[in-house]
Amino acid sequence: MHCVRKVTENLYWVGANDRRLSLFENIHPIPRGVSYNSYLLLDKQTVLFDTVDWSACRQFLENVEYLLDGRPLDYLVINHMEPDHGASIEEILLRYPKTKIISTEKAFMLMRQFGFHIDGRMEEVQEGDTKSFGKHVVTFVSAPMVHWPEAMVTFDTTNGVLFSADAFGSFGALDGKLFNDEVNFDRDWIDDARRYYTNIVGKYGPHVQALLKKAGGIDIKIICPLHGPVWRTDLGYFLDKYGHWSSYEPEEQGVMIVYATMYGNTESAAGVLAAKLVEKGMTNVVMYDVSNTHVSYLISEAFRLSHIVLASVTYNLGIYPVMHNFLMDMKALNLQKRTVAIMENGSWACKSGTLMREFLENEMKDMNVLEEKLTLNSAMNADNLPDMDALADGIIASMKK
Ligand SMILES: Cc1cc2nc3c(=O)[nH]c(=O)nc-3n(C[C@H](O)[C@H](O)[C@H](O)COP(=O)(O)O)c2cc1C
Repeated sequence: MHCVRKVTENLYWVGANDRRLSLFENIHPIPRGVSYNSYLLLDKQTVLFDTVDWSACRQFLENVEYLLDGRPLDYLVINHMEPDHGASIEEILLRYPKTKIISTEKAFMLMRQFGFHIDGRMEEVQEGDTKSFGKHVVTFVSAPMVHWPEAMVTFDTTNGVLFSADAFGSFGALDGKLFNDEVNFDRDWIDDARRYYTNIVGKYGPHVQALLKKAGGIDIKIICPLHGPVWRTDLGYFLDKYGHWSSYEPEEQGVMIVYATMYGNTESAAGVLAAKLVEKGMTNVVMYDVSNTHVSYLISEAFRLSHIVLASVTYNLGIYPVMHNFLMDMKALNLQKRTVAIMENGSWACKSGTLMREFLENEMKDMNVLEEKLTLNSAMNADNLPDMDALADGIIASMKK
């Protein structure tokens, strides 16, 4: 059965949800599912903006067929051909033999690489090209590396709709509620939106900044992303979040304590630090066990907060492997501009603190590692209290600067 929503005059959401997939990109958990958004414009000509993942294709085809109501599909605009959006392109071409695909040269190259049969169906566009579909005139704007090199966004100058590809997307299936003003975004969606952005696009902050600069020059009224809610109110709220994330500026003053422990002693010390920080007035403190928190959540929190405490046992003269993985992920996603405090633990040759400091200072950009450090020999005891106090004071002092 078709399931569509009207976005605005002549424009409809024809996407679908997937609540069965457990790992997005086979790596990031999505307990709330995900939506694959596609949009159909019924103008003098009919235009479909992007397609959906193969898992959602059947629902998507029913939606398109219902709204076309016997009309041919004239154009398929592909803003982003990554398979979670482009997998159904060929099915559309087979069902609608007159449809022409509008996209970038790189997107066509990638479609051929993925084995799509698109010859004779391509209409290539470049930055700044415009096209009229009747009443609606659109402009194509390149958006390289947001989040693949072929990406573009399309702006409908007639109604102010921006088809933003992967930008402004979020994990989470749509429970019938399409628009940001139909959900409590700040309560129910922001964490998944941040986790989506930081893990999927986080590495490409400068490219997102370039796109935001271009977006600043146009009068956007509605943002139609390829995942998650459509934005038609309070656009400034989400643009502000994107400004922070893409410039690697923290959203909030606060401390995330990430600890690596085998027998619980490092965890216990991390708890003491958390209590001391709260007693000193910093209540925005969160603690995570690196071994049982998926790294995508840790990355999201690291982008949100200004301060990170890394507390790790020594493991075979190295950093605990799961903690090392978190460090590698932060580096891979270009996280920077954070203040970091270190706690280390070892029973005979404690190395993890020195190694974590070296990683932060030599492998990552603009990380301020505090001089104060706590070294534990197996378990915390009363002798460690002065260093623990100094560490907590150092964190608080660095916030006042
Ligand atoms: C496989 C393994 C390797 C370890 N390697 C080291 C090491 O190289 N140097 C060291 O000082 N302690 C080493 N340890 C000891 C742990 O670091 C120590 O027991 C830990 O600091 C206790 O803290 P926890 O209770 O938070 O796990 C190792 C322990 C294990 C199980």
